[in-house]
Amino acid sequence: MLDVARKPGQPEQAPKVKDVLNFIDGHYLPARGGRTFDKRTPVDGALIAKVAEAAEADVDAAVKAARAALDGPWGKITPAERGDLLYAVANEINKRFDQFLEAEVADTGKPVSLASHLDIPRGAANFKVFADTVKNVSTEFFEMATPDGAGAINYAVRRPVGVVGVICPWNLPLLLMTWKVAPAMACGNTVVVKPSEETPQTATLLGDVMNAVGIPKGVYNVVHGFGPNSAGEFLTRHPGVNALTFTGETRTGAVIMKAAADGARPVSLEMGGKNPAIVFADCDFDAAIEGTMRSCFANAGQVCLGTERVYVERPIFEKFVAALKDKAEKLKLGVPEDKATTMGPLISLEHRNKVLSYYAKAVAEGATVVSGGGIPKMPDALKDGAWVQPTIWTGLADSAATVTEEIFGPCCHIAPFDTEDEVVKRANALDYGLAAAVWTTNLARAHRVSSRIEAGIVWVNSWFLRDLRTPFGGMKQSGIGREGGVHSLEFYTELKNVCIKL
Ligand SMILES: NC(=O)c1ccc[n+]([C@@H]2O[C@H](COP(=O)([O-])OP(=O)(O)OC[C@H]3O[C@@H](n4cnc5c(N)ncnc54)[C@H](O)[C@@H]3O)[C@@H](O)[C@H]2O)c1
Ligand SMILES: N/C(=C\C=C\C=O)C(=O)O
Repeated sequence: MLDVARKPGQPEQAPKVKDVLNFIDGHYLPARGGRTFDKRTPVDGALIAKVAEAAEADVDAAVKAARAALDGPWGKITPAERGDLLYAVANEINKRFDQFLEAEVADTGKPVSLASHLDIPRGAANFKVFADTVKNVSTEFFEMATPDGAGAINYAVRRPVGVVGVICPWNLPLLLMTWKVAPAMACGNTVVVKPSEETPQTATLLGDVMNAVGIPKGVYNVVHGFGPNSAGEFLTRHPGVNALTFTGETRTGAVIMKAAADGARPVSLEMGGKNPAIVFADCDFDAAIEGTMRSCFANAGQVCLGTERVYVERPIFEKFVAALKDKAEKLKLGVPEDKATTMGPLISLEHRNKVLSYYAKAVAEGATVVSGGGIPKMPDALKDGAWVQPTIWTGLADSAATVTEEIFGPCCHIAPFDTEDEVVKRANALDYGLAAAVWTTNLARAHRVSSRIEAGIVWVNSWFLRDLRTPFGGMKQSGIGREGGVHSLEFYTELKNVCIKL
């Protein structure tokens, strides 16, 4: 297990500063020109890594290695053989569980209890679900009549799109990177991954796993850096990239879509959200509170599917606000290794400044601060960490920036509503449409409201319950495309029809 020598709140010996390298054609390499950037832990601001910032020539080498791998053994094996290799990747991640756990926690500061139950297990599970998908999926076949009476047959085959650029965010680093890499590889593609500059370690570790299980060199590549005028932009503009899959902010997605337009490359975009939770008076109250606590505050609110707008039917509004306040004030902010910790820091001081700017904006817009709203008192050893208080507001108009703009922190605004039509209209009022949670014990209402909500994913009496075979993605400004199960094949393969004259 992890070294838990550090007692909660006690200063840790200065961590060993790691060199995090690019992974190109099966080798760990420094950046050409030797550029690096610092990675600091958000727990206390200590420097934990010097990361190789890929030069444009490094990205070019990675794309060329990925292209070459397509023409090698990787391009000749069957889907079933690829599936077996991806299962081996999943098993090797599980064998190295603590190493991935330590790296993910170091980069993000998230509680060990969270990363060990979500991030790392899903990193392995993503490879298994898509290995199973490609092993079991069928295509289509049509017999047709022809004028000469001999007839013809048609069958469809799936072929890889080629080299896929994968650009990932920092909130669930291994989970969200493998959510794209696994289907891309399962479909026979090769990948060049650009992890977030905030969370470089687990994507880098995965390179060693690929080598260990025998994935051919060049199939999986990792280049580190930032967005504009760095590895992110170099990758999206590289003519050797056949498709781009992106997870991140909506405005970044739009920039990447523009870059992909050169050369008419397809994009899959998983973007921002401002997700509603709708709580009816007939709900299972304790379940609604527990579920809304998770959807608002899990991962310090840094989950795209998370709730930042809560609508509660008026008869239980006051009771709900009081209960959520009580639970939120029981969250334990602390070091990741402490089993008692239930909320970690935000990813960085920069992101904390963004979240705190909304905490201030909420007050300026006239919000009632039910709980939180600032920086918590932390032990001296942690004072340089990116800590914020879990925060609850009421009293704002639906038009307030706090209620319409994505904050991506541990905060939510709670508003009362009176009718189903009213709350559906309010929930659908934004340009986002990623996820929603509906809490009711009325079966007809559950189906009726879920059908009317404009979101790619609606949970009823649950949140973040994930069957990986289901379609996943956002509507409106929250995404383009659906991934998950067979839906991923639509993006990661070219479907070809072969017509044979008999
Ligand atoms: N819909 C989903 O499934 C989903 C999942 C997780 C996070 N998100 C969203 O991601 C955001 C938080 O993540 P973030 O802050 O890392 O997002 P971000 O858009 O700032 O960065 C995401 C990635 O894009 C890269 N990037 C930035 N500018 C680029 C450019 N011009 N060209 C190429 N690459 C570029 C970044 O380096 C990073 O790797 C939130 O908006 C959240 O809602 C969405
Ligand atoms: N894409 C997924 C989760 C996204 C979480 C956003 O922060 C998933 O569960 O597959």
